[in-house]
Amino acid sequence: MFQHIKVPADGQKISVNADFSLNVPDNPIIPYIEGDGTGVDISPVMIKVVDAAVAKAYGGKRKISWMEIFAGEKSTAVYGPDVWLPEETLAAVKDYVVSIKGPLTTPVGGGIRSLNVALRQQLDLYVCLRPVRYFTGVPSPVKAPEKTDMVIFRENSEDIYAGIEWQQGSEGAKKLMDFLVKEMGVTKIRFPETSGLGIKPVSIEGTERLVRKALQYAVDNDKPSVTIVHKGNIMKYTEGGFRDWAYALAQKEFGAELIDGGPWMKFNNPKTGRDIIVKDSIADAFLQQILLRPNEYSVIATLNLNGDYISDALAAQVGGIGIAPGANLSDSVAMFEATHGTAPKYAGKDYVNPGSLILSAEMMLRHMGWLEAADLIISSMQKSIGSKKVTYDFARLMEGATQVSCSGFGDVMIEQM
Ligand SMILES: NC(=O)C1=CN([C@@H]2O[C@H](COP(=O)(O)OP(=O)(O)OC[C@H]3O[C@@H](n4cnc5c(N)ncnc54)[C@H](OP(=O)(O)O)[C@@H]3O)[C@@H](O)[C@H]2O)C=CC1
Ligand SMILES: O=C(O)CCC(=O)C(=O)O
Ligand SMILES: [Mg+2]
Repeated sequence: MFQHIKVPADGQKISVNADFSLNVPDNPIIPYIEGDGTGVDISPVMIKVVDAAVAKAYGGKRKISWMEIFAGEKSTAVYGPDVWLPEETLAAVKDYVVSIKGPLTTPVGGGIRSLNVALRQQLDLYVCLRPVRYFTGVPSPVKAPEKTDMVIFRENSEDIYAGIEWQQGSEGAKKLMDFLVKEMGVTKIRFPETSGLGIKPVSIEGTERLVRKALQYAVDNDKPSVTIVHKGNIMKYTEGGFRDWAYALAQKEFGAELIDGGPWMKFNNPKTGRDIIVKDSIADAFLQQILLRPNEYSVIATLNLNGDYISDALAAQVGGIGIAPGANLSDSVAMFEATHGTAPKYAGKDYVNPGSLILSAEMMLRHMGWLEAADLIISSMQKSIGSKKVTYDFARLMEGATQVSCSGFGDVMIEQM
């Protein structure tokens, strides 16, 4: 029984089998978090577009029952001033298996810790899956944006992003500094009296479960390579460990063998007979390579913070963060969300591109096995961009475009179905 969540009377729960496959009823209940900032603009548009695609694809035989759940600013209004992430929200995301969320604000410096990260950590949604693809006609800063076709597997539960840190001057920072200097003999902290401190945990288990998903994705989707992106030359035992454990897993579980003495490896895709190359790239070099030679990269496996930077950089290459979708996944639970944030200056103005959240919903439909509705969203997105009726982000760079609002773009997509 929930305190504030109203369960729709006409829907059923999605359930998970022992092999992690889903049982999806024709009328599933899907929890959604509206989101802060522009969440109020994009979430209703996403719901309208998804409902239209499902209605068109299945002629009324299938229908989503949306169930609002709360996090962020709206949660504090519903549950009380300090309740940013209610227990029942976490329970609903877990219990209803598949959900979708708008962006949530995280203040810089002080204030609450990221609710987005808290959702991922508390539900152990260890994969952040962010596909990056080009839609013909989208304005891009690069000459050949169609060459960028990558899928990012970002580790979602570890790394410096976990937020284990102590503020400069705090009791905790002093205690940890004392331990490091006096007991561990650390001499390399340049200004020990005035440093804040953070911890970067990276484990074998965390690496292996992420890399296993990336390699399996390459097998299932006939991809030519998986690139491990890291900064292991500098952070040897965290990022370097990630690289070594990733290669070891490819060898151990996928039968990968060294190419010319290594470290690159290859293995034969049992489904297609084609080779899959497993390679690695140091993160700074990788960021210039994806601009200069994007067609050499396909599936990317990387740590949390690298994945955060790479997601936005690659999104820009195919036209920006207005059409950058994503998913947070555990073996059983899936929560879909856009790559972008709350873009506060545009909040409530019916202005921004709802494309990222709509494409996140497209990933959700595909995850549910509702392929016809998902395909309809992709084809409609392509036709809508082709019609040049687009939101400000594309209109400002596109010749001959008609600028439409956030909801206006949703209506264009529905017309194009
Ligand atoms: N998963 C999540 O919920 C995330 C939450 N955040 C949070 O969001 C807040 C704001 O972060 P910020 O760094 O400004 O990053 P944002 O991603 O919110 O915005 C940065 C810029 O990206 C562009 N943009 C964002 N959303 C859209 C959209 N829907 N359509 C078109 N363009 C868009 C805008 O560019 P322009 O100015 O050129 O128009 C905007 O100014 C922070 O509190 C941050 O922590 C950030 C990322 C993810
Ligand atoms: O949690 C946040 O506020 C930022 C998250 C983020 O940038 C991301 O997940 O890509
Ligand atoms: Mg980010």
